[in-house]
Amino acid sequence: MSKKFRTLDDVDVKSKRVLLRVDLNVPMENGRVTDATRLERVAPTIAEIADKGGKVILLAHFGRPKGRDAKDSLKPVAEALSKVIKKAVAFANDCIGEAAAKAVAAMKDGGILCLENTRFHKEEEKNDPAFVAELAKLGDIWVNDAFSAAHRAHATTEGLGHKLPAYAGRTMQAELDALGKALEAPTKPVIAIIGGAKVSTKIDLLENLVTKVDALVIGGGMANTFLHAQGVGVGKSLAEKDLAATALRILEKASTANCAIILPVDAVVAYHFAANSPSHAYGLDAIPADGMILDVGPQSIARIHAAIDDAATLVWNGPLGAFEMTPFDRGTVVAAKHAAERTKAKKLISVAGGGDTVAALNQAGVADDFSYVSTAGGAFLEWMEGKPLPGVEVLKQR
Ligand SMILES: Nc1ncnc2c1ncn2[C@@H]1O[C@H](COP(=O)(O)OP(=O)(O)OP(=O)(O)O)[C@@H](O)[C@H]1O
Ligand SMILES: O=C(O)[C@H](O)COP(=O)(O)O
Repeated sequence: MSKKFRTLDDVDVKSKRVLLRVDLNVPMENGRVTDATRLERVAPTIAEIADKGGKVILLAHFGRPKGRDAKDSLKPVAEALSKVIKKAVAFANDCIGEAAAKAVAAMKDGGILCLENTRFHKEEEKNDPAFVAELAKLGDIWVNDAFSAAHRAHATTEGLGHKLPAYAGRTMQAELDALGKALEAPTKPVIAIIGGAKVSTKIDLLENLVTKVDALVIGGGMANTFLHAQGVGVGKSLAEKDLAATALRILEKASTANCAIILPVDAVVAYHFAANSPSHAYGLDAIPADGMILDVGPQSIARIHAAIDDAATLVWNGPLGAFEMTPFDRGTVVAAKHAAERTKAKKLISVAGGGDTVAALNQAGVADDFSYVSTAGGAFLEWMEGKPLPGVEVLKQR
């Protein structure tokens, strides 16, 4: 990778207060981290700064809280991180103000402190200058290691880079390097699989993506939104019905760009959003009005297999169903295993990304068989589109 920004090689961190932006937005269930990949990936940056005698002050968001909300506290994540990095991680219950200032003042060289969820302050997402100034008081330099949040121009992902000397962390470097190698000039045909639940924040990205890939498989909550737009009754499924016009526009654009769209032709439907709740596969003309689509059906899986077989490069973000609950993990697991087999047979270059997507690949036991697994979901898609990522751009300016 040509060197476009300063890294940890360019700064002596000894005794410095390092505001380290990481992505601790990990999948959790009942207060337990269910996939530690994002924690494992930031471990080398934390260890390097601590070992060099810097004071590591972790900044991160968790979930999408509207104000302070105990269920989105980073405390259990900080505890999980401590286990992963095998070092003590202190915790302050606010990211600004007295609690944060006191905790930072108490730090010794090489110490690690995690500040509470930055999104407990609405000013974080607004990139509010006064909030940025408050945060900046806590540090001497800012290191951005959150590639997976770099598509957000928030106070801790972008704003701080204008206020303090800014550096890229090791995960940021590694992600950009690996994605560049795998996807800057991808071997065609290229197929994208997009699923998951973040429909409103990702659907716009598909408009550009269809001009860059040869085929697009749509699954998960995203597919329900498209099916609804096409007039399919999706019952009580997760779908953003007000985005129907956007979905139709994307289908039209795909057709003009010669991008094949592979939407589900059948679906696994249940009546409760719970593991092992009774379910049945239905054709699209028969989805029960009181049911929820929780996975793609068997015929859809066969089509997805065929589409993967036709591709030389695969990019994947978002599970095809509610994979956290059996048996609704089936579509995602079976497709992931198929892509892994093709990759092992050297017939496919496979790149996947996203907090839950990585968790799903780990659950399928195939994460190590993919060509590259990024921690980033939305950021990865925007990078794919060629969009400048604010959290990366700001690093280049200084
Ligand atoms: N049909 C469905 N109904 C309800 N939830 C679904 C369905 N399909 C997928 N999901 C949910 O989508 C979630 C993951 O979506 P998301 O868009 O957050 O992906 P991601 O890989 O975590 O990407 P990012 O890193 O951008 O968040 C999972 O929790 C999964 O249960
Ligand atoms: O999980 C992610 O993709 C990142 O942490 C960004 O989260 P966000 O979509 O809530 O901004």
